Amino acid sequence: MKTSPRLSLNNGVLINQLGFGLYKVPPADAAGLVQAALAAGYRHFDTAAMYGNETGVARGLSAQLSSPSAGISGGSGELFPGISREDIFVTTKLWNDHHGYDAALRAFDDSMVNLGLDYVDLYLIHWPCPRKGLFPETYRALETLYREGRVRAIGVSNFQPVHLDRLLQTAEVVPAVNQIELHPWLQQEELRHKHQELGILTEAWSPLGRGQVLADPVIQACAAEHRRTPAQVILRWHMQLGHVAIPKASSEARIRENLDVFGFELSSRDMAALAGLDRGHRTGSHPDNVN
Ligand SMILES: NC(=O)C1=CN([C@@H]2O[C@H](COP(=O)(O)OP(=O)(O)OC[C@H]3O[C@@H](n4cnc5c(N)ncnc54)[C@H](OP(=O)(O)O)[C@@H]3O)[C@@H](O)[C@H]2O)C=CC1
Ligand SMILES: O=C(O)C(=O)[C@@H](O)[C@H](O)C(=O)CO
Repeated sequence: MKTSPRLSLNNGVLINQLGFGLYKVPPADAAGLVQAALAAGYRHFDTAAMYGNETGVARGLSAQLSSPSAGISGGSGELFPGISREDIFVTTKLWNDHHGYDAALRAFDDSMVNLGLDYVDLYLIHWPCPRKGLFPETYRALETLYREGRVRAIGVSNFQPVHLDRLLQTAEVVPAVNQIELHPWLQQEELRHKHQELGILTEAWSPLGRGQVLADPVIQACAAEHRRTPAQVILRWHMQLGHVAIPKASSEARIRENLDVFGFELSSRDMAALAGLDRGHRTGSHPDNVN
């Protein structure tokens, strides 16, 4: 079975470099897709309170992990023997209307109930919501959860350099991750450099540009040359740049295809060609406009 290599976060916790994204997965479909992804070899799942599917994710995981010590309740037995809670990496995120210290702690409790977990592997502030001006305080709540051992790592999402600078004026724990929109059409060079300087791992959301980048002629040509699919070329590019990536897919075939990116390599000429595709194209919102 194919699995993803793991990268080390700045606190030593390991994260599977390629995970499965669950935005826009209807709650009723989440359990089945999580199980299909587990069967394909995924061990890292990215959800959020806003996605409304944490309980579906829990159902998918609990079908696998049934023992009480696994910290997931309600399971019916191991579908894939040998996978334990420790092998699985679950990320969830605090939504925008729960900024503030107390609200953040309550939001986390709600996510834990939904997920049926004893601990979450990574908890992120979903958006900085700069006009609210509360993210430093919200992050303090994440630091509390981290110190209490309820999360193995904490981080942020959609933070711009200016938000990271502000956060680090008061933060005691450097975020492990900044999850940002990142794909060949939006390469976020300044932010990636900043992450490197600060020891923050870059995690790519919409790593396929929500599917839009698959049609790019340079990607298509590269895929033909390697006898791979456009999705595999883009995901391989992320892997070679050291990003974590969390593609979403709705069929078993695509779920398998997206994980099958560890058996070929893009040349330095391929990497240079893909580096030339940046056009600052966002498929989602700009972080300054989300509040
Ligand atoms: N922190 C944040 O603010 C955000 C986080 N995210 C996270 O990132 C994850 C991924 O981002 P997402 O926006 O879903 O976009 P992706 O870049 O992962 O693209 C998903 C789209 O690509 C299609 N697709 C997937 N694999 C293939 C393939 N092999 N061949 C052809 N088409 C394919 C999917 O189709 P189909 O589903 O029909 O198979 C879907 O339409 C989310 O699920 C979420 O977990 C996303 C947005 C914002
Ligand atoms: O998927 C997420 O995690 C999001 O926050 C986004 O999709 C977000 O809602 C967005 O990009 C809207 O344009």
